[in-house]
Amino acid sequence: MENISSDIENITKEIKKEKSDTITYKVVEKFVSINGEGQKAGQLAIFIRFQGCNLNCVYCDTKWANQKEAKYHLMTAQQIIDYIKSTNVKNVTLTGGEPLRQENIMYLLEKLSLIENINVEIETNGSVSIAETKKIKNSPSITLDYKLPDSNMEKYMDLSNYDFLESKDTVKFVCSSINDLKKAKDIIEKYSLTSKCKVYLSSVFEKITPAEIVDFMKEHNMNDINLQLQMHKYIWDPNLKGV
Ligand SMILES: C[S@@+](CC[C@H](N)C(=O)[O-])C[C@H]1O[C@@H](n2cnc3c(N)ncnc32)[C@H](O)[C@@H]1O
Ligand SMILES: Nc1nc2[nH]cc(C(=O)O)c2c(=O)[nH]1
Ligand code: SF4
Ligand SMILES: [Mg+2]
Repeated sequence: MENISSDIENITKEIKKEKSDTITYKVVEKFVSINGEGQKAGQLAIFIRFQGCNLNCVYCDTKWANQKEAKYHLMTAQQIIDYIKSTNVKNVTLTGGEPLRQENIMYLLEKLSLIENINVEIETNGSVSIAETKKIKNSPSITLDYKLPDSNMEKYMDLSNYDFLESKDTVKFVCSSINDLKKAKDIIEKYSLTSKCKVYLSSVFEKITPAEIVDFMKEHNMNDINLQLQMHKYIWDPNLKGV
């Protein structure tokens, strides 16, 4: 009997391994840099960028990654984990494209949640539900965009996401104009975002100056909100990939 049960156990392990080997993710680039955005800005981070997006923001700086014909590597969760471990860097940013639209992404998130001493963050566009991610013990922190009017994608925002926000999460408003800033202010107030999570205002590179954002913040007494510049675009050529 003992032999039979250990045989069954081995077969089950084998089936599970085969299943995990067949789940792959479309990775268009992976690299280590300093995080130029978010709560870990300025710290070393590993970036895993997934192919494909369900939105098409006017200002998107990674349109190349969204194309169907973008060159990608198929990686299993284990290969992604091996890469992460090989770097000795503890911050991991999953981005894209839209990471939460990657097939079987929950499987990868669950695997990553089991690794000790890493911080996983997901950059997501605000149109996809984050509810499932919150069921994971040690869930990744979420940086959730609210796509403002000038992005042309505002109508796709899933506002039910705000019921799931925690203090480790961030809502980010990428602004192109004063009109965008006004809308950001309305949404921040309507959903009491500063009491739920971190709130960032960022500028679309070369569309609005950081000084204009600061002036708007001063004029409207916007406390508990961070101005966020994409640091990597000041350090390197703003069009450079892999930094
Ligand atoms: C390329 S997106 C990928 C993740 C996800 N699709 C999203 O939109 O959050 C990563 C972050 O870069 C921001 N971003 C994209 N293009 C930008 C630009 N031209 N200027 C400033 N931020 C930009 C997005 O708003 C998002 O916060
Ligand atoms: N250095 C650097 N930091 C980043 N933070 C978020 C990024 C993204 O594209 O999601 C990004 C990026 O592309 N590069
Ligand atoms: S949602 Fe993100 S990746 Fe998709 S088009 Fe907008 S900025 Fe680009
Ligand atoms: Mg980027």
